[in-house]
Amino acid sequence: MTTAAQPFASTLDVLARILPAHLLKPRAAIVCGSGLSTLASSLREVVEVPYSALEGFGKSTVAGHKSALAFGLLGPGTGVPVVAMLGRFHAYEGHPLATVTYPIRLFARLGVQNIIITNAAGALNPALPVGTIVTIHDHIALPNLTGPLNALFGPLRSPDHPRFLPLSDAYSSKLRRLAFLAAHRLSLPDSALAEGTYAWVSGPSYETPAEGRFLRAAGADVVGMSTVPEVLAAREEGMAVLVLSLVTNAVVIPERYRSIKEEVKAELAGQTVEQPPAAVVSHEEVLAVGKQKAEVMRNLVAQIIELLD
Ligand SMILES: O=P(O)(O)O[C@@H]1C[C@H](O)[C@@H](CO)O1
Ligand code: HPA
Repeated sequence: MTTAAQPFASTLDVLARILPAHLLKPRAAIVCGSGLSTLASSLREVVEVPYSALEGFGKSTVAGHKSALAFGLLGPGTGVPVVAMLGRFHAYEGHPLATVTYPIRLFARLGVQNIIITNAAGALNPALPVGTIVTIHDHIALPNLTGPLNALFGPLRSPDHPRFLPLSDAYSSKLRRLAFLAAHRLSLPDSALAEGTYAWVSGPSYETPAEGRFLRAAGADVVGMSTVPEVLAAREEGMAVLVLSLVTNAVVIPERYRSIKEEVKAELAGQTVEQPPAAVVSHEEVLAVGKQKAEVMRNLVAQIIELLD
């Protein structure tokens, strides 16, 4: 559950002592999803701050996530100061939601107004092949609808924070426009960047085929285990949010279950039955696609930040 007392003053103090003044006021923040921590490799004058030096931060325990913030400059000329979270916290790792969202709330206190949150996700929509980047325009968060996994549970944070946060405009249309303009500037093919709805599941188990079918029927295009708590915190703090999901695998939703009953009957009748092996998703596959697509994601994020006014 989210608690009101968090050590922002102490964390800000540490950062103020470590960072040069021109990096201390980032214009944008980037959250790197699974396998996407190289998104920050185009930063210049980088200062990496390990999470272990920052009170309020946890430790990323998932492969493909580093435990550090990277502050630096992005883009031509003097560059735009940005901060990147090289690894995120997931609720399924055992982190309280207050820890999952702490860095986001810290970014707001550093003056960040625009946040680009990336993630790896499974495609529920068959029109989204592996490798597609999806600009998220809405979400379905089953854990939010029923209770204590809503990142905004807890006492009102301050009189300036909304008690009842509207989410009809959670995903900034201005930033989504910039994403498509950036893709155009980079001459990406039309199919490289799509639009869709993200379903948040708590994880860490992947979906069963029936759960995949359920989420698809509910209107989701991709499914993942992160991002939504960060979006809620960012919106509560008044930031504009862009979410880019990289499709790393297809969630297999068979039209029809393979019938073991029919198979046994056929075998007993002396027929041989050949069944294709079932596709099984793995985190290694997720990381491999992240690695393959890291450069295009990095260029896209950099171009979007360049387009910010
Ligand atoms: O942190 P993200 O959402 O990018 O990571 C995804 C969701 C799970 O943490 C993991 C599953 O492979 O990848
Ligand atoms: N399901 C949930 N989370 C994911 C997936 C998936 O198929 N792929 C990457 N993150």
